Amino acid sequence: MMTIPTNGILVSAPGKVILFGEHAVVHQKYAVAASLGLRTHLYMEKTQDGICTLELSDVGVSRQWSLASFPWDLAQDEQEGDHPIKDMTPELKTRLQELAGNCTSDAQEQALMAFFYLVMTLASPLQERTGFKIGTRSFLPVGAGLGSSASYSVVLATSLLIAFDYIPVDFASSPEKASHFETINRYAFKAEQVIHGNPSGVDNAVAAFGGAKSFLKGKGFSTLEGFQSLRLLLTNTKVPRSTNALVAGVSERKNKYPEVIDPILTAIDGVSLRCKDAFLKHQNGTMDSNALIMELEDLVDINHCLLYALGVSHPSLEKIRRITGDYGLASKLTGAGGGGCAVTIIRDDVDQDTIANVMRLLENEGFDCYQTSVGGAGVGAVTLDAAEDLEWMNAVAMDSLEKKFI
Ligand SMILES: Nc1ncnc2c1ncn2[C@@H]1O[C@H](COP(=O)(O)OP(=O)(O)OP(=O)(O)O)[C@@H](O)[C@H]1O
Ligand SMILES: C[C@@](O)(CCO)CC(=O)[O-]
Ligand SMILES: [Mg+2]
Repeated sequence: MMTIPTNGILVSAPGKVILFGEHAVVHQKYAVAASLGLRTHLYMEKTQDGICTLELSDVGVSRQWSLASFPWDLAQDEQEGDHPIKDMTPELKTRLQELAGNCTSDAQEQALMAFFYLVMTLASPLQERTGFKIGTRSFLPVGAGLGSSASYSVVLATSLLIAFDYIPVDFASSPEKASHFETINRYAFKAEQVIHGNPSGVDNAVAAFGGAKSFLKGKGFSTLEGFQSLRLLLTNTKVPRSTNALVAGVSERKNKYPEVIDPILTAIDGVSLRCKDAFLKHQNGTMDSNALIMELEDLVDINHCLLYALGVSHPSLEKIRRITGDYGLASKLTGAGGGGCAVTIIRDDVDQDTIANVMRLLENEGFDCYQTSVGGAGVGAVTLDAAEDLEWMNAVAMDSLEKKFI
């Protein structure tokens, strides 16, 4: 039984797996993605001392600032319903980097910059007594293609929207639920912009809303009709990479060779649309389960090769394709690529022994394998008193978070 204080709240959001369409989605093409059973958890306690305490255990941050020390002189005058900060101007960026001080990794700096930016967007210099303690713990590998930045951005945006009274803790069951989810998604996207540079918004949409979605930048997402739970194997190469740099690399290639790269992006769009169509046909009975999974395997193969041509594969990802391919399984990189994770489709006829053999071979290469569910709930928040019965509650995470603060 956990001993937990009564004035704190818990927030939790999933990671995501992109089945089809990464990178192309940044350039106004369709992507298909689903939420993951692996989640980021956040604990928040409000205080009245004007101090914010931040414990980001996954990136080794344990720091405190007074809210008054934020560069409020750069805030615009507030109008009603308006926010003090709108854009991350170069001047604001420099001042926030100064506030961050010496970071020991890019991961720390990116995480802090997103945090500062959200605080300055949502807080007001007039709320000088408001303070809070925030701690996070994620079960997602950080920077590996499973949407750790989006999951972090969503829990952070949600907790700060609650701390500064924009949304209630029980936003998910309120009559204004739809607008609260939209608000969370909008601010999480701002944090993703700070971390990623030029995100499409698919990752934060899946982390906020959950489920399986098709997504088009600027148009938003729709539920993937007929999506049935797929058996997936996720393999983390542990090769570090940055989504920001990979997305910028594809844009450079597109600018240099538009007549070559544009058709590749259009082909990836076709892959995502075929996937959408296949689930729909399966739902209305014109495609059986066997044909559906075979089509998905073909699409996985085609999509990976197109991503390879965009320059975002890595020898470690090609190794995963070879090992799984030897067992007749199709894999592709997922997320930004360049290392990070691959996703393998596991057909219903693949027995547990085969999966165990494949996993052993992958682990012998030094990779981590995860078998996890997809398509579960999006962001949720509860007061600690109500937390124990929750499906997404993770006792290990909460235990480690509460110990930081008690
Ligand atoms: N649990 C976390 N705590 C603090 N910061 C985090 C956490 N998870 C992710 N981040 C921030 O997000 C950055 C990783 O983002 P990046 O987009 O490169 O990887 P990803 O989101 O895991 O992969 P992808 O975008 O391809 O799905 C980290 O460097 C860190 O700044
Ligand atoms: C590579 C990318 O398409 C997916 C990263 O998970 C970037 C984005 O959509 O923001
Ligand atoms: Mg990311």
